[in-house]
Amino acid sequence: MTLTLPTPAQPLKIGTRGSPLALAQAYETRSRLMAAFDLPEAAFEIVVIKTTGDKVLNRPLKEIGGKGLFTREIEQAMLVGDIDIAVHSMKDMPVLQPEGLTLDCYLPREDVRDAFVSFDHESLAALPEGVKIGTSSLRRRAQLLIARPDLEVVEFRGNVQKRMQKLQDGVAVCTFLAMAGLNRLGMADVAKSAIEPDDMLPAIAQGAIGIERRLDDMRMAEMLEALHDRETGERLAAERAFLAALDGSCETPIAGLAELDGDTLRLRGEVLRPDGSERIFDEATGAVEDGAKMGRAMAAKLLEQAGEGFFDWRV
Ligand SMILES: NCc1[nH]cc(CCC(=O)O)c1CC(=O)O
Repeated sequence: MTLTLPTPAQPLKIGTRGSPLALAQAYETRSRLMAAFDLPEAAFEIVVIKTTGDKVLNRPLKEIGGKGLFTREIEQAMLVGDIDIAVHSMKDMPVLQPEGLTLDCYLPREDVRDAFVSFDHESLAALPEGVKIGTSSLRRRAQLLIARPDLEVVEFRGNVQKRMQKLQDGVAVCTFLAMAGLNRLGMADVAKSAIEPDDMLPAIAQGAIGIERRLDDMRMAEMLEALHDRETGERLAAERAFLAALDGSCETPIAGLAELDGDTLRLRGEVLRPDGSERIFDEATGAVEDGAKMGRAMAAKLLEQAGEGFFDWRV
């Protein structure tokens, strides 16, 4: 079969949210496709789609709830053929795709660490007692409170500029962002330091971009195959199997990270209570091809250790 490549007259339509980070990720995808198939920029069209998560700005995300808050409208557009592919932060992706869609293409993963962002302090370890920290992430909140029960957490949403303004206004003394996002926005300099996974285990799939397509779109399957990063795929297979087996959603503080050393995969995972009163952690190593199995096994072990009641706060 010969591949019919997109042209300026029949461009490949890339669906994305309109945030600066989402656009940066869509541009990166476009650049990689241009390079892989020797195509001009005009052979692509970036289609910006507003999602529920973008529209509801005045409430904490965990209250709006529901899976696919940042993806539903984009997936709908793909199913009806308005776009050909969708570019996503894998961190925000539910583990299951809607019928008719598939996600099997990952770009090379960025820095997985969280960034410590502050005007006044150099690092998490250097934070004085009892200060206010800003985050809307249940995971970061729980992890911080486990290590530092003295800290006070205030709700922090919005883009990087808005968060920096809040820090300037003294709403909190520091906040946390994914290094990956800052790097992709060319804003790594707002990070005072990067937090090692030992101190703050990242969210599942943090730093990874995935490209979704229609399952029966063989042209896109072939084009995306050229972009897929195998190592990222192997790491996410383990992390997402762990998440799936925990039935995780954005209401559940779950963290996990798979790393590769040759053909050996090291998986770390944890579940926490949002108030930071309990943390259950596990670590395993195994063959890379067993990643998904390791993820499921670790989830089962953590669920057993957690016991009844641990997840009761789930809404
Ligand atoms: N939940 C929002 C979100 N989704 C992906 C990223 C960052 C980029 C990434 O992890 O790939 C962010 C912002 C943040 O956590 O700072």
